[in-house]
Amino acid sequence: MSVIGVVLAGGKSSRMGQDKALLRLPNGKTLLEHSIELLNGLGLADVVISRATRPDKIAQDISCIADQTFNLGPLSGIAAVINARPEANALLIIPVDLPFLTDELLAELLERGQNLQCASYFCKHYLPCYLPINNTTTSYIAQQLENPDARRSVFGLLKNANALALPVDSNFLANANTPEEWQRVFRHYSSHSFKGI
Ligand SMILES: Nc1nc2c(ncn2[C@@H]2O[C@H](COP(=O)(O)OP(=O)(O)OP(=O)(O)O)[C@@H](O)[C@H]2O)c(=O)[nH]1
Repeated sequence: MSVIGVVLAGGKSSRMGQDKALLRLPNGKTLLEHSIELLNGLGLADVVISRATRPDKIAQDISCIADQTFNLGPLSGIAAVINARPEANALLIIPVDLPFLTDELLAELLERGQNLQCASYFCKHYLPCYLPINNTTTSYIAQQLENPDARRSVFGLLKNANALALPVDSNFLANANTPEEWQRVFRHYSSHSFKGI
């Protein structure tokens, strides 16, 4: 079975005022590097970045897959990855802005999805998630991207795929959308108050 890890990093970061993917944690790694490392540790068939441009200084040798439709949110990035990787059976998708996400949580998600069961930690953005690639998911995404009135939410995608909702301590999925939230995350990260660091 071919499962591909995806870091969603194609958003506008308008609330942050600068590219979230390139924010640097106290350990010196950018959020993007941190996310890639987590996925690389899982032994997946491949790991890709969902984003228009590859950051100059990224250390890892990794493919960047650009959205084919613009300003339509994460579903657009997911659609582009599915198109670019026709051999994939499923995607393990994480957003770039989860500094406290752990490899244990991702490994559990992967395990729960192994029978091609859609699964997610139902918390805030409904990501990370394990998304099987089948008619149910691809037709839902296509229909959402084509319909100008559609909400195009990750929640809608997961609900349509009858996703398993896995329990989680929401501290591990704390994210940062604004400079103030980033300061808070940075302070927590520095004080080593979470297992994920
Ligand atoms: N590929 C891709 N990823 C996206 C897109 N929009 C959001 N994302 C990613 O989805 C995750 C959640 O995005 P948000 O934080 O809600 O949106 P954002 O655009 O990054 O930030 P805001 O502009 O402040 O809303 C982040 O990892 C984003 O990088 C998109 O249009 N394409």
